[in-house]
Amino acid sequence: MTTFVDRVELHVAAGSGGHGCASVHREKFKPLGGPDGGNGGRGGDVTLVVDQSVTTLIDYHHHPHRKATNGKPGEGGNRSGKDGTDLVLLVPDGTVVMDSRGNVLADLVGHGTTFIAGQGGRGGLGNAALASARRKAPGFALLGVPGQSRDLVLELKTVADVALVGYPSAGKSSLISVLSAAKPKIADYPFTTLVPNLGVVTAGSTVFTVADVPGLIPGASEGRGLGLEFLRHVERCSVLVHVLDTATLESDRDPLSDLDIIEAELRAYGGLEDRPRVVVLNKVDIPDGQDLADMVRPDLEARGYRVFEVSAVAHKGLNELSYALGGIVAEARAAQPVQEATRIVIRPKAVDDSGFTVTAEEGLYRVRGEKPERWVRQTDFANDEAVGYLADRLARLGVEEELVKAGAREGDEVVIGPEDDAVVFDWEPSVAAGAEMLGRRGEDHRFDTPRPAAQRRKDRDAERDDAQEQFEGFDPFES
Ligand SMILES: Nc1nc2c(ncn2[C@@H]2O[C@H](COP(=O)(O)OP(=O)(O)OP(=O)(O)O)[C@@H](O)[C@H]2O)c(=O)[nH]1
Ligand SMILES: [Mg+2]
Repeated sequence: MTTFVDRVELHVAAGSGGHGCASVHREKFKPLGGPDGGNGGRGGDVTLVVDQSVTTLIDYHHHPHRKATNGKPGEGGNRSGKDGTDLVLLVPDGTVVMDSRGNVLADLVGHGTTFIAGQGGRGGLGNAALASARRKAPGFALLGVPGQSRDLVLELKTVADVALVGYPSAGKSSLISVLSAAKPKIADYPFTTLVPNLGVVTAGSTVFTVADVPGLIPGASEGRGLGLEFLRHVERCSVLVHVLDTATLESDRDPLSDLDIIEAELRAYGGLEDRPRVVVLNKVDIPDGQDLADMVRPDLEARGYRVFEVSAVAHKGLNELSYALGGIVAEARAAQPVQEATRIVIRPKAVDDSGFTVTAEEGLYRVRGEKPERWVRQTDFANDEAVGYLADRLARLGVEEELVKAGAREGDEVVIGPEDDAVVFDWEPSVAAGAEMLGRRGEDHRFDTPRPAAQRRKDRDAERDDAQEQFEGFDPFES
């Protein structure tokens, strides 16, 4: 069976950052070389990019798992690891990106519009970059951060000016094929069209697109036939064209009741009330069809519709129809603000990464925040020095202070991260409360003269650590 592919689940995994390298420079007769471990490379992003030559999401239906490559680890001799390669996934114009709960993340309209679906992880700093006056030869490096993984749903809403709606076999695809250069599949059985066809029509100076969507039947809005699967496609159109079959062989159908049923389905779907409508009576090349068209025309006009009698097969009435549609489209465009949507890059909302929170929960203290959580992921817990560095960073950010304020005591359980992905510590405060007030042994503060050199060294260290954090926080995508 053919699957109607305008909605696919897509699982993206951005590349992870490469680990930083901890290495010490070695040279003959120079036993005490400095740290020379390079930084890990950045993981590749997964991006969705609108490309006009792509018309369906079918590729993603067949291959729903997409992964960008990881950054390479840093190496000795100050060699940085190579960045992972970004994975670019081409999607059709009008693709809507949602999370797995159905929340819309982005609406991709216009050739070149880009959405960062998964952000690659940062590479870890090598021990060369971590060296400071205080840590002359760090025996550790930072780990690369895992790439972002996300489950997405992509949905295609055809971006067309005109939508043809109607019963199966009314001749919608036939009409597109004669109005434009499109060559859709046409056959005399219902539901020939399973994915919308798109045609480009030129009427004088107006160029517009026409989409035909799979045939509608009673109950479509509740999911009968292809149901909602296709109604999505007409949401953006500025004109709806009812294609009515004047020559159907089904005895219980006629153009007026067909129209009522389709209108009822559109109403049940909702959101299309304000769209102008036009009626096309098709198949008037058949004598009975022409008679029926003559009969129903006054009724339709009395309801306020502009009515066009056409034959897709005999190419009758097509010029009038395309010029009339072109006129309505031009009017609708003039009434709308210009859509400037090309080459926009949509990023996931920037998180406020400066803050953190400490909350006392039952039997534990939980720390949440972009930085503390990332720092934990960057830490090699098998390495005491790395753990010490983490403790320093947390203290500098003020996490320890907040823990003290929240009532934490040495030995209490401290949890960093969300419930399902956290690291648990028995807390050992690195700075005993008040310790910084004490002078060196044997000194009395009351006789203190400031020790400028020591202070300068301390300031320089703090500056250097800030610079490292900034370097590490460097986001190549930020402008
Ligand atoms: N005689 C005649 N036959 C037509 C005309 N237009 C379409 N047909 C025939 O009607 C049948 C259905 O045409 P399609 O264009 O596939 O109809 P559709 O509305 O796209 O149908 P679905 O895709 O199933 O919803 C085909 O056998 C066409 O040849 C017409 O103007 N005159
Ligand atoms: Mg069709």
